[in-house]
Amino acid sequence: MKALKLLDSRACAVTAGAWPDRLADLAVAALIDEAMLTPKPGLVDLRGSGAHRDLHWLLMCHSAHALRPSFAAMAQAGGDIDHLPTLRTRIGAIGRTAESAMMAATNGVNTHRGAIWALGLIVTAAANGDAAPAQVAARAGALARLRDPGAPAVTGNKGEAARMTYGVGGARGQAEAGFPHVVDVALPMLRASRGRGNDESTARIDALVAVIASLDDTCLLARGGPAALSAARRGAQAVLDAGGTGTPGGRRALHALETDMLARGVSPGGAADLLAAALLLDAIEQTQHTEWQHGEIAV
Ligand SMILES: CC(C)(COP(=O)(O)OP(=O)(O)OC[C@H]1O[C@@H](n2cnc3c(N)ncnc32)[C@H](O[C@H]2O[C@H](COP(=O)(O)OP(=O)(O)OP(=O)(O)O)[C@@H](O)[C@H]2O)[C@@H]1O)[C@@H](O)C(=O)NCCC(=O)NCCS
Ligand SMILES: Nc1ncnc2[nH]cnc12
Repeated sequence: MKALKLLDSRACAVTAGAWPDRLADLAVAALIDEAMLTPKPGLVDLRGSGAHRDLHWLLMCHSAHALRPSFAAMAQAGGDIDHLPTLRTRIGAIGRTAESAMMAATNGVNTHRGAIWALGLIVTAAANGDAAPAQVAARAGALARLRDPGAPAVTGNKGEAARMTYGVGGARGQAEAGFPHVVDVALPMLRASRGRGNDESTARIDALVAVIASLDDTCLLARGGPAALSAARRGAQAVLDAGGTGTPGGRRALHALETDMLARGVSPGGAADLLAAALLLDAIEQTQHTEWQHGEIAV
């Protein structure tokens, strides 16, 4: 197993296999934090199911926990396998196992298919010790661009149909581009909002809203077509224009966005996944920084 790059020339406590497990814990925590973040427009949160009929926050948390072994296996593979095409094949197989584990845990409800994809690529990419979000996301993008020989040619998923009908990149395009909505939109907004003195929940909701404002979210497209996608983007932009959800005007605009999403029966599930991805990258960076300072990082 490789040592973390951070530790190359320094002596630290070393516990074999600990970093993949830590990455899996951080991925599960990011999914749970996203599910419980409240209020979110049209999405599952602590108040209820949003625009969904088959989802609730406890199911989302249960699903997140069921994914832990798969995230750990992907991170382990990311640390063990240097050859990227081999690694891509390996994590594709683990990703499909993760989808089966999700379906088994939720009795067939799609809680986290997009999140398995995004967070799976990120834990794999972070396993070699990179902590800077842009570097991890770039490596995840390089992996996503590789062909997965085990992938079915056609999945029949709603996202795939929306991508073909509307010519958008969706979850696949976002990953192949190195997660621009995570690195260039969500993370800067998370930090800017914290910097304005907002509490952590407000900063996270601001980051979510910033993603909704410009993402081609196939979850919105599949349920409500281009009209729903435009409405969500417009509504989210109004929140940002009002100064974000830390302001009275921003909270009013968020309420209006939520009312519109519920009336249309649509939800920005792709943006929620990317918020979780941003929380994960943020946590990876903070964990390495903190644990390095305390000499606790393991390889
Ligand atoms: C590459 C895959 C992600 C497949 O993607 P594809 O686009 O072909 O199809 P879907 O699986 O349908 O869509 C992907 C989900 O990704 C989220 N998403 C949407 N837009 C974006 C975007 N622009 N950027 C990032 N992510 C995006 C979204 O997921 C969330 O919504 C889901 C809930 O939606 P809902 O409508 O309620 O549920 P459905 O079951 O679809 O409908 P109902 O029956 O309930 O009405 C929820 O999952 C959220 O996560 C999209 O839905 C990938 O699956 C793949 O190829 N996997 C293979 C394994 C692999 O290679 N893994 C690699 C290692 S990880
Ligand atoms: N909070 C949430 N609500 C609905 N769909 C989601 N997909 C990922 N997170 C979600």
